[in-house]
Amino acid sequence: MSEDALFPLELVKPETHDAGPRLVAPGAVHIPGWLTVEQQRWIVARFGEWTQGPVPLRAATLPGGHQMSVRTVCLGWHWQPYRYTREATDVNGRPVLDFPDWMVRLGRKAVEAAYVSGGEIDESLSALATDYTPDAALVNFYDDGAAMGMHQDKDERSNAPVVSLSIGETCLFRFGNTQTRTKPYKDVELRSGDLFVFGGPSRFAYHGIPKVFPDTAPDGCGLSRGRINITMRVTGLS
Ligand SMILES: O=C(O)CCC(=O)C(=O)O
Ligand SMILES: [Fe+2]
Repeated sequence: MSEDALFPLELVKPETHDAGPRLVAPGAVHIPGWLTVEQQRWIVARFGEWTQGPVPLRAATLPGGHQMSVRTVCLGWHWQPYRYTREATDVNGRPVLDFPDWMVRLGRKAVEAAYVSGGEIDESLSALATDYTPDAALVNFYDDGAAMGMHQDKDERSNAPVVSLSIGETCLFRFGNTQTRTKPYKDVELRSGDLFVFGGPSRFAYHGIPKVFPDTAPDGCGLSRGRINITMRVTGLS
């Protein structure tokens, strides 16, 4: 099936029409079941291609020497702690794959869904959807007890929203505040197909993944075990 057919101008998703957007914090919107199962499966197939691309999945090593349990492959720009580069200089030095056009369109739809058509209706946030153009994606893979500690996404030189998509096993997503990596925070379950957008006043909120629940990937999502998370960002780099 073609990209245009899978991600048409108007997303028609009768099976998820009742799963409404939820405001988690100002500027932070969770839309359960946003991707159809067919879209999830198609993205999982692309994930298989990305991981066979120039740069393999890798677990980043933090400056203190600690290796992350999550493995990541990047599109557009390569993220390494704590900067973006065009070449994966901490892996094999090769340039990362281009950021796909379909993902730009999907990212824009996501921000519209969160801030314009159904989520948080707020003029300053709605404006963020107009020409949202993500240029980097971190595609994270969680398996075997992988988790991600509380952190801010702050290596971008832009305060444009972050768009997060989840496929596969359900996880616990801890969404905190912009001041500390501790309480107050809200715990949200992100399931296969869910969209989470955080921007505006929540753009620099601490967040993390304390836990992924094994054996919870739904039939048909394309992944029998593990969890894929795509976070799209605007780097502000050129
Ligand atoms: O896996 C997730 O849902 C979050 C990933 C994340 O926070 C990141 O890649 O910066
Ligand atoms: Fe993050």
